[in-house]
This record gives sequence, structure tokens and C-alpha cells, in this order.
Amino acid sequence: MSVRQPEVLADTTGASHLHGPTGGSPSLFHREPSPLLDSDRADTEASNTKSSGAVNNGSVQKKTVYSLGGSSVPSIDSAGGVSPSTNNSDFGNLSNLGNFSNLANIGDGLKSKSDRNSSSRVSNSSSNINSNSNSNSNTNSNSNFNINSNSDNGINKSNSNDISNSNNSSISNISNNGSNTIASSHSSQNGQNGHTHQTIGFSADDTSIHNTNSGNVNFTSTINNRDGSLGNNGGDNAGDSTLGNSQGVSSLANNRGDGGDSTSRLYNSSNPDLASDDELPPDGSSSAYSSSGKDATALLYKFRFIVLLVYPIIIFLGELVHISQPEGTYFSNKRNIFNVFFVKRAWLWTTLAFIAIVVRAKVATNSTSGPGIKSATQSGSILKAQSYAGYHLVLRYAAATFWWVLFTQWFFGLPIMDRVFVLTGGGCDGLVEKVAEAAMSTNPAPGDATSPLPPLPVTSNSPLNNLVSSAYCRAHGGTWVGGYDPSGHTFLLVHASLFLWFELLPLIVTGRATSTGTGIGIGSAIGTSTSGSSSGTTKPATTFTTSLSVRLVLGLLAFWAWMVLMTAVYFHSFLEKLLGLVCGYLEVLLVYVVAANHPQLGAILGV
Ligand SMILES: CCCCC/C=C\C/C=C\C/C=C\C/C=C\CCCC(=O)SCCNC(=O)CCNC(=O)[C@H](O)C(C)(C)COP(=O)(O)O
Ligand SMILES: Nc1ncnc2c1ncn2[C@@H]1O[C@H](COP(=O)(O)O)[C@@H](OP(=O)(O)O)[C@H]1O
Repeated sequence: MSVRQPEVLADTTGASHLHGPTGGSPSLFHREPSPLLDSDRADTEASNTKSSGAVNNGSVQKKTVYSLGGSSVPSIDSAGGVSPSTNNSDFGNLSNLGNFSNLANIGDGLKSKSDRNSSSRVSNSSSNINSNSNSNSNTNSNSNFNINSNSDNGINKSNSNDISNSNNSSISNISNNGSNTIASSHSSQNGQNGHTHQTIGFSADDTSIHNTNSGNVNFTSTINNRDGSLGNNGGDNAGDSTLGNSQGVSSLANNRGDGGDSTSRLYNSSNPDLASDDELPPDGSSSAYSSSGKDATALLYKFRFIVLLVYPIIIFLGELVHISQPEGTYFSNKRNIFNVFFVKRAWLWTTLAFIAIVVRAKVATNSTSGPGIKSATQSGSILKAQSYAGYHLVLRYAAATFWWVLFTQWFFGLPIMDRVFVLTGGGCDGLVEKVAEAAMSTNPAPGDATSPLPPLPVTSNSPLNNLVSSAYCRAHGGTWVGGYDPSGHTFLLVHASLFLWFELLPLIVTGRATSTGTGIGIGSAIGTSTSGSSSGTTKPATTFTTSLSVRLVLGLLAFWAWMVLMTAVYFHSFLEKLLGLVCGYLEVLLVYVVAANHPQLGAILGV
């Protein structure tokens, strides 16, 4: 294809022309008079190597249409020059030095090269629009558009579109009614930070935006929403942004500043008011708030606060009873079935409960029967921040398990609780005698009470008493005496309970939020209410929260609380229980509060 230059920009005579390839030689031009253009003799000039059948139905304005390709322009219906025009086949590559407006194109290929403002209104089924104008306003309807813009653009489109934007330009004010993909690449030059700023309004779902800024800026944004806007302002960032709205007018501004990687996810199920995350640390994962998100977040905070208060209150109340030296009951018996079968295996039950929560929530997510995990990640900053992705769940479970192991089972030898005991002067009483008895038994019968004890975890030069664990000591007839013996029961039950609560609460809160539409309905969570201004997405009667497995977990949590009370009433000194309590809080606070406010840690743990 020849290189062409537009030869005539405007024809004040009113004649219409079709221009051929550059070169200036008239012999290269095949002027094929368009009935429309020629008959009209208005203000448009057009040239085309093989134009045919161009029809002008109306006045032709001061426009010049150049065909830069070899394709034909078989038909142009113009009610006003090129505006409006209908091309039933293929415009080829049209170069417009003025404005395209009201073009109806069934073919493909528009090119706007105006140095001044250009306004295009295009309806077609398949078009490529390449715009170099400083300021374009393009309104497109129909489907399958590719818009390559080298300029600032205002684009209004309907239906499915692909837009790619490059060369230090920005796309703004985009309205879409269909499924769209917008790819915007922004090159930053000379180490300067680039800025891509977008405001996008959608009235339909499934729109994604990809901003790729070479140089110092790199954004990837995805939007699935109705009536939303997303603004990315670049700094030295590389990040991902996801905004999901099902309804409402929403805006998200994020990823500002001079930080490193950042990830932003905002999900909003239904509400009209999303504020930006202006308070973000520059290199942080972003928070964004929605009104329902704020409600849900406030509710979550409230529940968390209550949960965090419950266990100290139980310990204090139990201690009040404890100091009155109550009569013994079934629960004061260490061998009671609840202690032996449940508390002594508490981490096993906790693990099963955790798996039940996750599995039930995933089921709810995959079905339409309840809010589940998806909603838990769609209602606001905290909820979106707590990821229920598999690896995040495993990591958080592993962290909780690790802390349980360190405190009660093993910490490079004795577990922490036993080390505290030993360090404060405690030890195992009576075990030495047992060992001696065992040693004196030369030929013990299997199962004999005096049969040799298993090898002690003893190092040779240390006093025996200080080197066996409390569990070993008690299991072999010794008595764990002296010192300061942190309550393992208090620790384990509180730690397990807080872990389960902090995994469960976002799901419960979201269940309430989603099923009432306002984010704060209580009934749906416990299955007693089906009313409220529902968003129409869930049915309270079948929510995750009301499922049998979640009820069982809530029952287990109530039982754990009861057993904490029994420990407080019948066992240990107050300080020992207090230490168990404090250590039971440590891991959960570290993960769900401290790490959650730390960008990197939060991203790793999904909080
Ligand atoms: C569909 C997607 C699913 C996603 C699931 C996500 C995450 C799950 C991740 C992993 C779980 C998978 C497998 C887990 C594997 C094994 C589970 C192990 C469970 C156990 O912990 S079994 C051991 C149980 N033992 C206890 O609980 C002992 C508790 N007792 C004590 O700690 C002490 O006795 C004490 C502290 C209560 C008191 O000590 P003393 O004072 O009496 O000495
Ligand atoms: N709620 C409870 N019910 C029954 N026994 C309890 C209990 N809380 C603590 N104990 C018992 O008190 C002892 C110290 O518990 P801990 O240090 O874990 O808090 C343990 O005894 P044993 O180790 O002899 O079973 C434990 O079983």
C-alpha cells in the first residue's frame, strides 16, 4: 500500500473529492465520483483509490475524507457532510482532519488525525478507531470496537468493546454499556512518573481495565460493575486493582505515592457510595470503603471487640467463684469426659471446625444459596482484606497451629509453658523416685506399673526435675509443682476460640450484610429473618451462617467458653490463668490485627 498524504483539507468550493495515495501525482489518483458527494457538492472532500458508490444523502459539511488504504468506500450516506454518514461496507482507513461525527459504519477502520479537537460519533459493527487528536470525544454504539488512542479521549460506548490506549495518553470519561476491555499503556519518560487517570462509568458488568505504564508506573485494574468509576493515579507503583460493583455509582482512587507493589481490591455488592483510599500508605495494599462495606466493617469490628472482651470476662468471673472455694462438681474432675475427650484434643476439634467453616463457605460461594466466601470478600475493606483463598487459609491455620505447638508441645525442647514453669522454679516432683523404682525392677512384666519408663528427655548434666515436660511428668506419676504454671487449658481454649471466631466473623457479618441489603441486618445470620431491602442475591434461609456445620462450630465455641469458665473456677492461680489468657491472644492479634495492617505480611496471610 502506498504512503499517502492528504492533499486537500477543505474545499471551499463545496466539491467532494476522494484522494488517492500520496505522491502528488494526479495519475496515481483515481477519482471516482461519489454520487452522493458529487451530487451534493457540499463541503466535504474525500479521496480514495477505489471509492465507489459513495452516497451523500444530505448536506456535506466542511470535512475531508481521505482513504489511506486501498479499500473502497462503496457507500456513504451523509446528512451533513461526513456527519452523519453511513458506510455499508468498509471505510478502509479514513483519515479525518476535522471531526468525525455521526458515522454509521458497518465496515472497519477510522483514523482521526486532527490536530484540533475532534468529535466522533460512530455507530458500527466493527471498527478500528485510531485517534491522534489532542482531544477527542467519541461516541460509539454497537459492538466490536477497537480504539487505539494516542490522545486524551472522551469515549462513550455501548456494547462490547476493546480499547487500547498508548503513547503517553490517557482515557477518561468512558461510559460503557457492555462487556469491555480497556488496555491503557502509559510510557513514562526520562524517569518521570507517568500518570494515568481514568474516570469510567459503566452500566453493565464485566468490564476490565488494564493500565500498563512502562517506566515507573504499572497498574493492572479490573472492574466488574455497574455505574462505577476507577481512578488510578500513578507514582512509583506497580499494582493490581480490582473493583467490583454489582450496582450503584462507585468510585475508587488508589495506588498513589512512591511505594512499591500494591494490590487493591474493592468489592461492593450494592451501594452507591464508595470513597477512595486516600489514607493509604503509598506502598500499601489499598483499602476502599463502601457504605455497606463501612457498615459491615463496623459490624465486624463490633463483633471482634465483643469476642475479645468475652474471655477476660469469663476468667474474671470464674476467678470470683474460684476464690470462694466452690464445691467440687463433675467439671472439677480432671477425668471428666469433656476434658478428656474434647479439651485434651482441642486442636483436633478446632481443626475439624475450621475445615467445616471453610468447606461450608466454599459451598455457599459456589452455589447461589448464600453469601459464602465471595460475599465475604465483597463488602468492604476488612472483608475484602481477609482472603479465603486456599493458600491463605492454610497459612493462617499453619500459623495458629505453630503457635499452639510452640506454647504447649515443643519449643526447641520443652514447650514455652513448661519453660516458664521451670524458669520460675517449678519442676516435676516424685518422678525421680519413679525412675529409681523402675530401675530397680530387674525383670518387669509387660504392663507392670513398675515397668521401665520411656527414656526421659533429659540431658546429663542438668537436674532431672527441670527437664521433663509437664505432660511427661504427669503422665508418669510425677507432680508438677512449684514455679509458675501457665494454664495450658486457658491458653489452648482461648487461642482456638479466637482463631475460629476471626475466621468465622467475616463470613457471618457478610451473611448479614448481603441478605438484608443494608449490611446490618441481624436476622439473616441466625436464620430468623427474611425481610429487609434485600439486594436480591441471597436467601437468608439457606445462608452459610445457618447451616448445620456452622451451627456446630458455634456450639463448639460455646462449649470452649464453658470449659474456660470451668478452668477458671476450679483450676490454677489467677496469674497462671492470666498468662494462659494473654498468650492465647497473642497469635490472633499478631495475624488479624498487626499483620493485617502491614502491607507485605497482610498480603502473605490474606488479611
Ligand atoms: C476445601 C478447602 C479446605 C481448606 C482447608 C484449609 C485449611 C486447613 C489446613 C490444614 C488442615 C488439614 C489437615 C490438618 C492435619 C492434621 C490435623 C492435626 C490436628 C491435631 O492437631 S491432632 C492433635 C490434637 N491434639 C491436641 O489437640 C492436644 C491438645 N492438648 C494440649 O495442647 C495440652 O494437653 C493442653 C494444653 C490442653 C494441656 O496440657 P496439660 O496442662 O494437661 O499438660
Ligand atoms: N476445665 C477443666 N476441666 C477439667 N480439668 C481441667 C480443666 N482445666 C484444667 N484442668 C486440669 O488441670 C490441670 C492443669 O491444666 P492446664 O495446665 O492445662 O490448665 C490438668 O490436669 P492433668 O494434666 O492432670 O490432666 C488439666 O486436665
